[in-house]
Amino acid sequence: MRIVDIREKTVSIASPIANAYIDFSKMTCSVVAVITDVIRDGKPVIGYGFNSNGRYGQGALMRDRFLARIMEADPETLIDHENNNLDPFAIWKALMTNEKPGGHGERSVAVGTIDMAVWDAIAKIEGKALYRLLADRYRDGVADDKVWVYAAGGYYYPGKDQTKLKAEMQSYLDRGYDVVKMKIGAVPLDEDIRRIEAVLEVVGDGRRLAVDANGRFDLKTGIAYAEAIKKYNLFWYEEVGDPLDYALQAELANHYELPMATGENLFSHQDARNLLRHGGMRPDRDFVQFDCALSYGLVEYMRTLKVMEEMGWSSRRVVPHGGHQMSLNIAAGLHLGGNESYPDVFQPFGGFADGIRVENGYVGLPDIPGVGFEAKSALYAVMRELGEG
Ligand SMILES: O=C([O-])CC(=O)C(=O)O
Ligand SMILES: [Mg+2]
Repeated sequence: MRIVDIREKTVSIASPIANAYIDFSKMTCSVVAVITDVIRDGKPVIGYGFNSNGRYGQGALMRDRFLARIMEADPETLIDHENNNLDPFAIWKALMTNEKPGGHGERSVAVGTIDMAVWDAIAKIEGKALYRLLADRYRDGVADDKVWVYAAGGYYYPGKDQTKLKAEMQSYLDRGYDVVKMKIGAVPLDEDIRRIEAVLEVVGDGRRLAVDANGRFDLKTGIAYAEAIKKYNLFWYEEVGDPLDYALQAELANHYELPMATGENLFSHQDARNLLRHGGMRPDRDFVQFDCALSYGLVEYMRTLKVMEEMGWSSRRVVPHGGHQMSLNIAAGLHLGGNESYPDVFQPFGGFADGIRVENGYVGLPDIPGVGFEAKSALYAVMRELGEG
């Protein structure tokens, strides 16, 4: 059993949307295919991955060093003999050969994308949905059969007035979501307050609305927003300041008792641990949003979950960023609190299996081997062209 080829390509996920920090007019994404010599249903097993959104495609790093490390490794050292499968931990170790610690920049995205494709292949070789494999191996066989999801959107874009913002949010409720999320921080506070109040007219209750500042604010602005939004009792107040400014996050907690969320731009278990050590985050109410695709993949994610457990955090406080099927599998298989969803943006990468509806804020997973990409036809068309083309 061996990996015979790994292919990657960069695809566009550009759109005119903007958050408080970036616009997505030139956003790209890497797609990876890990081709094995294992035959299932008469065809070689191919695992697929992609790098979530918000960080650009990582083809250069993959071509420069990561792919060669797997292809040059002795295939025997990459096998999990106990399960007669590929060994994701050994593959991860091979990927990270001669990489210094710290500085978790773009390489964590390159590794996370390859790792996703490796797990997809492993689950296909085992003939199980990935979430079932994870539950069987790591949670005594107990998987969640549905996952809580919230609809993320509410971006800024040219010509988007409050009527359009409200219509967007109403359409999420119509599609079965219970909680929605909108962007804040790209316009002055009073204008954002009018946007928030417009959305509240649609969702009815602050507990059904989260807001995301995408790391835009300094402490003073973060506190000013905190004071202004308190009265709405929002679902959460997300990524207020720079992702690595743990002191800012900790000070904010002194001004905002309601739930906060952050962590989508922390890319390692060491950074996650620093957030929990120094960021003033409260395990009884706050949420963390680490995204496996951006942060060295599921092998590293398990280390992050272990760090959380050691620090008294339930895995149910994790609601990953990214709105992708890999995190959905991790959520169901390893008992996270939920997953983000982008019903409209970042297509075809955002969203879940075709034909599985969101009901009362929960979504199910397809029972097919792997991550489930084959059950999302627009996405699978892109992947298949790379893997089989
Ligand atoms: O706008 C983005 O970069 C995405 C984001 O923060 C989120 O989904 O929470
Ligand atoms: Mg965010």
